[in-house]
Amino acid sequence: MAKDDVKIAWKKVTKRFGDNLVLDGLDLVAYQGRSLVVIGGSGSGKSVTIKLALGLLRPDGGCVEIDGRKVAYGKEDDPGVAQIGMLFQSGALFDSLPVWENVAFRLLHAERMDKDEARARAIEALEQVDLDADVAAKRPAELSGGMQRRVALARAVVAKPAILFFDEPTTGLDPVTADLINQLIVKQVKTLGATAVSITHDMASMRTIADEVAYLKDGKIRWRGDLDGVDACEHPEVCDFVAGRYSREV
Ligand SMILES: Nc1ncnc2c1ncn2[C@@H]1O[C@H](COP(=O)(O)OP(=O)(O)OP(=O)(O)O)[C@@H](O)[C@H]1O
Repeated sequence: MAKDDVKIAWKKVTKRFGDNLVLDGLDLVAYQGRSLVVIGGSGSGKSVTIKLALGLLRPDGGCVEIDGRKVAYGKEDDPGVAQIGMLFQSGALFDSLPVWENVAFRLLHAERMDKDEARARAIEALEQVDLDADVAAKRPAELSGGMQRRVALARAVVAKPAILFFDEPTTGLDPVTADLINQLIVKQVKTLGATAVSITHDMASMRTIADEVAYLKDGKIRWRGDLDGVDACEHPEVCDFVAGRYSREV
C-alpha cells in the first residue's frame, strides 16, 4: 500500500450534545500504517472523535469511514470497528478476572477461541509487552499501575488489529513508566503495521508516538503536520499548546 492510503476518514462530522456543538464539520484522515496523535484542550472533542469511529456515538452530520465504508452506529460486528484494538485511559481491566483472561477477552468472547489457545495467545501478547508468563495468573489489582497499563496494551494488540486507538495511554504514570509504555506502543504499532490514532495531553508521549499531529479546536482540525512542524512553530496556537503556555491575558 502507498504511504498515503487512507484507512480512517472523518468526513465533515458534526456532533452536538444539546446546545454544545462539539464537532463542527470535522475533516480528518488517518493513513494506513501511520501514527496520528490528536491534541487539543480539555473538552475539545478528542474522545468524541474516537467514539464516533468506534460506532459508540452517532454523528449528527457527516460520517466516519474505515476502508471507505461508513461506520455503523451501535453495530458490534461492523467490519471496520472489528479491526480496532483499543487502549482505554484507565486501562479498564476486569478485577474479577485473571490477567490472561483480561488479555484474551476478545479472543474468548468475540472469536470464541478455545481456552488453551486463547491462554497461549495471551501469554504471547504479555511477552510482547515485556511481562513474564507468571503475571498471567495474577489479578490486575496485584499489579502496579504501569504493569496494568502493559496488560491493557497486551489486550489491545492480542487480536493483531489493523487499527489501534490509544486514549490517554500514559495518564497517571510516572515519566519513566510512561516512556516505557510509549516505546511499547511504538513497537507494537510497527510490528503490526497498524494505523494508530492516539489522543493525549502528554507532550512527551506525543513526541514518541506521533508520525503526525493534528490539533483540534472549536470542532475542527486547525493544524496538521509532523513533529518538525510542531517544533518550527508553524501554527502559533499549537506552539503555545505544546509549550503549555496560556495564550490569553489573565
Ligand atoms: N455523552 C455525552 N453527553 C453529553 N455531552 C458529552 C458527552 N460526551 C462528551 N460530551 C461533551 O463533549 C465535549 C467534548 O468531550 P470530549 O470528552 O470529547 O473532550 P476531550 O477533548 O476528550 O477532553 P479531555 O481532554 O478533557 O478528555 C465536552 O464538552 C463534553 O462535556
